[in-house]
Amino acid sequence: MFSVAAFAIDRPMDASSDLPRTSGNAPEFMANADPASLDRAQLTPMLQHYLQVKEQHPNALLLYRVGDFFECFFLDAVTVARELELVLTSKEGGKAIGRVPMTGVPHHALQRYSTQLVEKGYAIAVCDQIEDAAKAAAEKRMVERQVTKLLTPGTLTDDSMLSARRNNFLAAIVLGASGPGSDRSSDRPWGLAYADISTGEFCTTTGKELAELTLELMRLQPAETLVPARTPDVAGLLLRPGEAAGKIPQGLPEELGYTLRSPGPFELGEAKQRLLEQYRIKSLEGMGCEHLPLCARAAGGLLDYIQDTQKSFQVPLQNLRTYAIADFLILDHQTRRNLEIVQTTRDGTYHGSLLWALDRTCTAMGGRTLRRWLLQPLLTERGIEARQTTIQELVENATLRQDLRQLLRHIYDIERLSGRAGAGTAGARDLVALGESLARLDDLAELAAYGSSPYLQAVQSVPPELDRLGKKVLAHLVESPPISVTEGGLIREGVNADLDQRRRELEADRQWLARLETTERDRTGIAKLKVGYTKAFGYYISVPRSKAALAPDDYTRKQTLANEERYITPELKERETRILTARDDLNQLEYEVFAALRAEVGTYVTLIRTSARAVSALDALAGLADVAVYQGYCCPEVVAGRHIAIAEGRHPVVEQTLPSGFFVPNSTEMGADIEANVRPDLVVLTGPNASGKSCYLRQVGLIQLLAQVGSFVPARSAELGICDRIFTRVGAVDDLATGQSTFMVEMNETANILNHATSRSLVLLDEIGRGTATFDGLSIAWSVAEYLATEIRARTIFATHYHELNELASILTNVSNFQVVVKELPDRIVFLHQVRPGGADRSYGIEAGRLAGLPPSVIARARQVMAQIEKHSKIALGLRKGIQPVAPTAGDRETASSQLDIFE
Ligand SMILES: Nc1ncnc2c1ncn2[C@@H]1O[C@H](COP(=O)(O)OP(=O)(O)OP(=O)(O)O)[C@@H](O)[C@H]1O
Repeated sequence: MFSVAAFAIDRPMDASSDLPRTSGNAPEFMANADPASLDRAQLTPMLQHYLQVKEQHPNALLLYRVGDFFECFFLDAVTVARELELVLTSKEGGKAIGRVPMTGVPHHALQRYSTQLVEKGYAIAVCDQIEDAAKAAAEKRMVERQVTKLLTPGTLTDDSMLSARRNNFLAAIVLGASGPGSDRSSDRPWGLAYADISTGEFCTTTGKELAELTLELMRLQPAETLVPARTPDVAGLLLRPGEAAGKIPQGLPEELGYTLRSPGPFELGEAKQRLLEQYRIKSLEGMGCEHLPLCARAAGGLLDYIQDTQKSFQVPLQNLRTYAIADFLILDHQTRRNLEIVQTTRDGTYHGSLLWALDRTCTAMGGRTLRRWLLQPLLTERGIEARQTTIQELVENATLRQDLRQLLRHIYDIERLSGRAGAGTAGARDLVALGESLARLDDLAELAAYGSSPYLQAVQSVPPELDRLGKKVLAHLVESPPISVTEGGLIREGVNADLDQRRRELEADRQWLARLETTERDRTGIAKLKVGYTKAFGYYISVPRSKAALAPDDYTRKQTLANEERYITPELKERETRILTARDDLNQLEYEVFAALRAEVGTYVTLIRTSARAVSALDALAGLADVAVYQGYCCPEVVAGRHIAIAEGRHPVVEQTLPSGFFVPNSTEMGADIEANVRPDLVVLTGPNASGKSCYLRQVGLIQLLAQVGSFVPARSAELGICDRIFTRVGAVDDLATGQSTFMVEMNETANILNHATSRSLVLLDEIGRGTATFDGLSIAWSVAEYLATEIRARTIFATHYHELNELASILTNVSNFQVVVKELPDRIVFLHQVRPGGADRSYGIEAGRLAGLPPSVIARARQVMAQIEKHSKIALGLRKGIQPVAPTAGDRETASSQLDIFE
């Protein structure tokens, strides 16, 4: 019905300056696109009402029900047509106005189209007809309409609009004033609250630097972030991803979508009051934020928005949880991206990410949990061990693991289902799924009793209330109820005596009707007598015209057709009225019984979600155990020290993309105990292009990360000290969006690392200083490596093509050289992907150029130039002040002598 949009104009919704010009080829109705320029009194009554509703939701696209369509007018029509690629057409706006822009979607496709719009960052107000249009037409008035749904990216609860395996977060931010002595604009206290209203998760945290806030926001990737507006005129404005520049406080990530809110609800008094009322408590002490005003303000402001958008629906939120960013291993945005934790760097897909390689969960809840764990690894040995011992038990007990996983497959998303029950939006199918899942919890508990590890223990007992509730739901609702909850067919026999009685009466009337044809044929002797039904007349008795004389006296003629006469009888009409009203009453009663059951389920939402959390954690661990078994992972020993000892480690993703046995394992030994200096803190890793440097570097990062998630790791054995942060810097690309060059991106990222890394951090650097002149680059690379090895003593792997960096090992005892070795054959090099001690003495860059097909004369000349450079370069490098020279080892001396030196 709809085809490609007629217009492509920019963001016409809220700014008249964005209006398309009506000259040229634009149709005339575009002149009426902006309602502000029209005389409202001249518009048709329906369009006047449309604008009245629109005024209440100026920042949402208004979808307005007209018959079988949801229609949009004026500027919203232009936006919707463009975004959904629909035809932009027009509708009569009133005699003095002419036609106005219009577009629309069929009412049954509302869900699909509104999902698309919300995914693009828009808010949608759905204005539906709330009475029978025929009734309004009969009374010659406009049908009554009302906004029944307000959809914004962060407040979705409909299953079809949500991704099952990831949370949909709504965040709220409050910034405090910069400290008096602070001269850095980034030093600014902040409070962050976030909630997933579909699962009820509700958390808050606070910090002192905007960089930390960005870090947390990028971890959460909120679908919508609320910020108090600076001026009232912008309150309510919805800024889609990329539109925030200049409109939100400086320092916040502009790639997210924001909604500016009026500041009132974020004021401490109002915000705190709202929280206290929500949880019916007297102080926020128990939630951990009584003395964190920025947290309380953000959380209160967020709550206000939820109440505002959810209208009559009560969103059941879990207790607000206050946490500190430093409670978890910190991964900045670059690191999450470079380690490809939940999506690949190249094309942003799930396939090829760490999550892809590890996610063998059986439930959507388990999938969300694993995702959260990978993005927020632990810092405490206790937490890590609890997960490890559960995995260990499930690895050792294959039968238990398989049985558990088999059972978990039958457990639906009770975290979200119970939320919908609590909000009063769950359908009968939702409740049946919930009931079936609750009924399985007992079986799960029974199975888990075969184990003794912490996460198995957590599901070993099911609260008796939940068991009863599950059974009750299944006993009340039929096995496969219809989608609609108002058209009957939901409740089983024997649940409600009144319902059963009415059903029996209805059935008796139906049977009477079914027998009527036979009884009347017998009574009248008319063999061709029939009983029929039309919408206009209801039930009737049909007699062929030739037999009309035989019609008994109690027959009243209602209609004469060519070949038949149609009659009614008083009894038929009475039964008919009874059947029709009984059916409506029955449906209503069924709905009431259903709604009462749903409300009852809703009161158990907290308890259900507590069980859901235990189930999802177990699911995540059973999946990790499965990976451990099938991929041959080992249980790492996680210790308090600084060392990283990995024997025959593998890259968890790359190994799954290669045929079995093709991945070459490599070991790693790093992290001197500061006094003992046994293992290097910094490894300079050299090797030709494509030899496997990046892969090795990431492999170490991923193994460390997995160990802190509590997972087993792809290695023969591993002993790993707990890290506070993992940093990565990997060959940057130009950041065109912010206009930064490759080199500036690289320097910013490096500065961030040097300013935040500690001796407990793991730093993975893949090429530093490549985006500038060789001398500059090499100098910076040297200086950065030296600083990391001496000042910070972070465990660092520094992959580089600057072989000159191998010199460092001859000066500093906590630096070692490693190389990824290749085998040289006369006509090619063979990649062995083996990491061995010592530095590579040549880069094979010219060789790579030759293989790529550079003309022989270019290759020959390059060799000549190289020889000259080598001849004329000599070293004259002093040590950084305060660093003691250290005698090089024999191996280092040997490597150093073959190095190219360009320092004069
Ligand atoms: N240990 C390994 N076993 C098997 N294959 C490997 C191994 N390490 C790397 N590879 C393969 O080699 C390819 C190149 O590896 P990688 O990108 O790490 O090279 P590199 O040395 O970092 O190259 P460059 O210097 O050009 O960035 C990888 O895509 C992977 O398929």
